[in-house]
Amino acid sequence: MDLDAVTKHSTLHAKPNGLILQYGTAGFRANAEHLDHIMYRMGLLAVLRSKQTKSTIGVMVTASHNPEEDNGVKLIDPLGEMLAPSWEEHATCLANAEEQDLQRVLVGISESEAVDLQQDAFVVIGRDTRPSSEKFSQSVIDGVTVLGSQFHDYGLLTTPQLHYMVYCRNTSGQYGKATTEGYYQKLSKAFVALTKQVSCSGDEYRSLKVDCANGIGALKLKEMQHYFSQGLSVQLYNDGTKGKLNHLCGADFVKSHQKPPEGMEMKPNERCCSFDGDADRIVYYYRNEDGQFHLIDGDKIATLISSFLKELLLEIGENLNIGVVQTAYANGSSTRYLEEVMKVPVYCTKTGVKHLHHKAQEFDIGVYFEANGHGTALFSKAVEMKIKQLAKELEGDKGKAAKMLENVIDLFNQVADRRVISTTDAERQVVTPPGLQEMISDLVKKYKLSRAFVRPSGTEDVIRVYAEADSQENADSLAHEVSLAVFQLAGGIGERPTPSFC
Ligand SMILES: CC(=O)N[C@H]1[C@@H](OP(=O)(O)O)O[C@H](CO)[C@@H](O)[C@@H]1O
Ligand SMILES: [Mg+2]
Repeated sequence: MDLDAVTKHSTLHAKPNGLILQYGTAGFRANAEHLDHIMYRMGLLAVLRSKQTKSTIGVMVTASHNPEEDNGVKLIDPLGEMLAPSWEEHATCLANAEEQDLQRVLVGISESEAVDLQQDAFVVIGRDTRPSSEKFSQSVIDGVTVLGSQFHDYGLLTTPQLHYMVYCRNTSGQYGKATTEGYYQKLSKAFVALTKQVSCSGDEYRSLKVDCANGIGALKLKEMQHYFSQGLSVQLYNDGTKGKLNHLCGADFVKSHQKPPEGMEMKPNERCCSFDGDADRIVYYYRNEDGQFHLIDGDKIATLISSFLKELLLEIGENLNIGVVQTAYANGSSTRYLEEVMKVPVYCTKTGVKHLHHKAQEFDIGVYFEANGHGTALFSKAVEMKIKQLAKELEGDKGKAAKMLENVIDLFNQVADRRVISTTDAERQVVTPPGLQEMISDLVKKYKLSRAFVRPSGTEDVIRVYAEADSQENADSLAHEVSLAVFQLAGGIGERPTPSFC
């Protein structure tokens, strides 16, 4: 490690004095003005992680659903998963080291993780469409090259695409070809085959309106659409030619406002969906004949996928264990439906894909979704092999079901990707400040079928308040009361929360 070179280049990416940032729910996120040093340092860290794992590591420059002025960065581990928790801590230490401590912290990480500094390293980089992203990916590259590592800059990419590239490279292409073309081919082939297998009457021409949040999803879907045009025709909205990223559109907007994005006209029963800024979330929606808006969020997607998988497994007569993983944000009715009607075990983890993914890996088939539309289905290697075998051997309806499952496996991209308030029980109970949980529990008792919890966001400087109750009005009112309790006990600043705030 040429530590003098590290320090010399670091002066070009100087850390604002005293700035403390944390590797949160999905990497670092902040206003882009404060992030250049983080990018450089994450380039350095990616090299150490690559040397330690003797694998390719990914670095994605994005702030997902956050406003256009923000940016962020997350590291992708060898099998396409989120960065291991112990390395998240290293990331935070490295990000917060003052210039004079940088060398010491880098050496400390290498020593504590027994990194072989002679080992070759390889880092792949992707970025979203934010104005600051291109310059930031150059800062990442600066960190990568100063430690003598090789790299490949994929340029503009969605987050799931970069996860895929990392996984492909570390399995010598067994998972697929590590190019955007390889990604489009693999997923589209499985999708088109599956649509043929499940075709039902009146469905011969499927179409979908896609709100791309004015982000990277638009560019990549434009490239991809002709690969699957036999199975689906898509119309793109909010494709970035006019509007601002994530502004009045995108999955987060649609989910939290329960209404369509700006710029998309919806006729009754038209199928619509929204991505977020880095296209790793999707929510579906439609209007019924009476014009009522219906959202198919992550909770419903998880229910549909697990029912579909259960049906197929029943058909082929395989008794595999399926589990569904949710977070505290899952609507209580969806949990009840899965457990009581579908008889599928449901587990609750902390917010953030990394937690859900980890839990889902414990099952033969693990389906996980955050209510906001992040998620996938994971098949254990043994199950994947078995299904591939059955698809060859079985005939008739059983054979058809096994072939469908085989395509489902290929279709899911199975790679993973405020502090006064602390929580426990998968974030459903507040521990500090004292007294807050009691207040929330008392408020919840006032409403029927109600739940409420609060937690510090890991991507924005806010406390998130969640509430559900038997009617919209009651849920709003409970949310307001809980936010007042938070404001009072957690030292809220600025204006007191008003009902419209919820
Ligand atoms: C309630 C909510 O939607 N939280 C989101 C949000 O995290 P916060 O820690 O709540 O800011 O961004 C994460 C990354 O996109 C996503 O995984 C998570 O589900
Ligand atoms: Mg995202």
